Amino acid sequence: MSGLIANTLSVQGLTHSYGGAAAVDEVSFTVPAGEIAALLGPSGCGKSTVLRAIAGLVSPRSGSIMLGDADLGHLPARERGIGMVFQNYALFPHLTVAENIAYPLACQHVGRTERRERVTEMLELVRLADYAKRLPRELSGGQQQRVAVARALAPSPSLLLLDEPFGALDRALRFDLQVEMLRLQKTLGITTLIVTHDQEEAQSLASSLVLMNKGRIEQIDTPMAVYDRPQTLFVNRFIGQANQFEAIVETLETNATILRLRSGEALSLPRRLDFVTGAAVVATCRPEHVSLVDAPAANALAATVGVSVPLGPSLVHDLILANGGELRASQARGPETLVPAAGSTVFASIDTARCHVFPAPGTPSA
Ligand SMILES: Nc1ncnc2c1ncn2[C@@H]1O[C@H](COP(=O)(O)OP(=O)(O)OP(=O)(O)O)[C@@H](O)[C@H]1O
Repeated sequence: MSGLIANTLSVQGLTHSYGGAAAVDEVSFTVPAGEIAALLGPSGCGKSTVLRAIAGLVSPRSGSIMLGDADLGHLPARERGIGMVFQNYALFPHLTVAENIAYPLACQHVGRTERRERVTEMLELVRLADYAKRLPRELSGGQQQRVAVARALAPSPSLLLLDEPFGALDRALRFDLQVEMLRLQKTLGITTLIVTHDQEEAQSLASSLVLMNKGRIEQIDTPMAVYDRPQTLFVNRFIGQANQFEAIVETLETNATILRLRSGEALSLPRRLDFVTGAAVVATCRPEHVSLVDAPAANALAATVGVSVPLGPSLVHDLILANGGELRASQARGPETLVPAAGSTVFASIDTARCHVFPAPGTPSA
C-alpha cells in the first residue's frame, strides 16, 4: 500500500469517569510511529474507555490525545483517520464482503473505479480474493474478522485500533489471525493499539505493553521486561504465573537479604533489598525458578507432591508446603524425566536470585 505516513500516538493525562466513579485516571503513554502497543489488564480496568476516547466515541474529562501533530481531541470521530476493529466483527449482514470493504470508501465519496481497485487490493491483502461476493454469514468467524480488518484498513487510516479483535475465536484460529495481523501490520507499517485481556496475545503481537489496573497504568515496558522485571506485585501476578510468600525482612547485609517467611523458614536473596529491617513484604518466584531436590538445602522448602502434570515440553508440579501453602514448580521434560509420585516428600529449591520482592499490600509504602 502506498501513501501511508505512520504517526506517533501520544496520550497524556487521560482521565474519564462515567457518572461519579473514575474509569480512567491520568493515563499517559505513547505508541511510536509504525509500532504495535497493547493495552492489557483485567476486566473493567479501563482499557476500552481509553480506546473509545482515542476513537472519539467518548469525550474524556481531561487529557490530550495527539496523532503526530494533530490534536485528535478537537476532531469529531469520523475525521480522526482511525480504523477500528471490534470483537464482534460488526459487518453489515446484508452487504457482500466487497460491499462491506467498499462502505467506508463510499462514505468518503471515493470514486467507483478507485473504490473497486482498493477493494481488490484489500481482499488480496487479507487473502480473501475469492470471497468478494459472499455474505458475512457465509464466512467462518476468522474470515469475517479478516473482512473487518480489510474494511478498517481500506480508507488508509493513520491509526489502527483493535478492541479484543480475536476474542470470539478459538485458540488455534486466534493464533493464525495474530500471525496474519502481524504480517499485515509489518507490511503497512501502521501505528496500532490493541486492547486485550489476553496476556499471551499481547505478548505475541505488541512491542510494548501498557499494563492497566483500576483505571491507572501500572507499568509500560517490552513484553520481556514486564515478565522479567515487574515493577508491582499486580504486574508480577498478572503476567505469567507467580508463587507468593508473605515474609518479613529479617537481615540486610551488603550483598544479601534474609527474609523470614510466615511459615518460619528463611530465604536468602543474593542482593540487598531497598527495605528496612522488619518490613512486611511479599516475595514471588516463577514456577520455572523452583526445582525439586531430594535433600534439605539452603533456600529449599520441604514439600509434598500434590500432583505432577506433563504439559507439552514441561512437567508442572503442584506442591504442598509444610504449613499447608501451595507452591508450583515447572521443569523442562525429557523422555527420561522421572515423574514423582503424588504424596512423596521433596524439597523445593527456590532460585532466590530470580525472586521479586514487593511491599506487602496495605503497608504504607505499598
Ligand atoms: N457506558 C458506561 N457507563 C457507566 N460505566 C461504564 C460505562 N462503560 C464502562 N463503564 C465502567 O468503567 C470502568 C472501565 O470500563 P472499561 O469498559 O473501559 O473496562 P475494560 O478494561 O475495557 O473492561 P473489559 O475487559 O471487561 O471490556 C468499569 O468499571 C465499567 O463498569
